[in-house]
Amino acid sequence: MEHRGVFLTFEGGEGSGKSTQLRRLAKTMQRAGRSVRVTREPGGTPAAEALRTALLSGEAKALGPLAEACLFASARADHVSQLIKPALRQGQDVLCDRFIDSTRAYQGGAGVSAEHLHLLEELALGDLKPHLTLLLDIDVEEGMKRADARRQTDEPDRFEADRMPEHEQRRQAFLQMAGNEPDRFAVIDASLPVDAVEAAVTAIVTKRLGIDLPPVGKRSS
Ligand SMILES: Nc1ncnc2c1ncn2[C@@H]1O[C@H](COP(=O)(O)OP(=O)(O)O)[C@@H](O)[C@H]1O
Ligand SMILES: Cc1cn([C@H]2C[C@H](O)[C@@H](COP(=O)(O)OP(=O)(O)O)O2)c(=O)[nH]c1=O
Repeated sequence: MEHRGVFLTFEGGEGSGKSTQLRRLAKTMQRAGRSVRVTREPGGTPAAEALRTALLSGEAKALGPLAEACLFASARADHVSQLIKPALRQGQDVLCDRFIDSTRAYQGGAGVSAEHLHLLEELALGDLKPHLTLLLDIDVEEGMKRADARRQTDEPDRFEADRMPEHEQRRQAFLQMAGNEPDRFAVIDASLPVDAVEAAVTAIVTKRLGIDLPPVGKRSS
């Protein structure tokens, strides 16, 4: 299948700044005259958003890690076939907040085998692969502080509520994935101020994908 747009994914722990940076990059790319589609996982299509509600509310916790991974993959299969692939085929760039690496880090960390994760990826993605994955890396306590400050409700979601060692294990898993696939990943120091992270993201996208982006001025998130 020919993909004409570029497919970019943002990964990292809770509160690392993925959504903030994704929004900013989308604006910058649009200013450069590109057609950009912003989306997220789990979610992106009506059916996948319905699965998201169940997955994050905690109802899915009783399922166990493999069944849960199947639900993430099910949401992803719909998202990929209904939104991501058609948009790329039409020449739109797709920026996605979390993707396969979150399943590897979270459900892999909960015990789903690499073999099963690979199988689920093959089923949901076919020949699709992100052109670039931006890993926003931050100390887990710092990320959780940001996530706590951002949250509108008192209750953390299903995964935010996990304990620090689990968050730390996910951080290490993300870093290991980046080390294993250096051509796809770029690791960004997400502890820096928002504008500095944005400048790093812009520079990497320009260099890795050969996309000419205008200089980033100061603006609010
Ligand atoms: N570099 C940064 N420095 C300080 N605060 C940040 C930074 N990036 C994002 N934030 C803030 O931290 C919170 C979480 O950011 P968000 O982009 O929603 O993270 P994520 O999508 O990774 O969970 C938000 O309130 C956001 O405004
Ligand atoms: C895409 C994906 C997300 N998740 C988790 C990670 C997040 O805790 C949650 C999505 O919540 P979200 O609010 O999008 O993440 P963040 O708090 O970083 O902005 O789902 C998985 O466990 N597996 C997956 O495959």
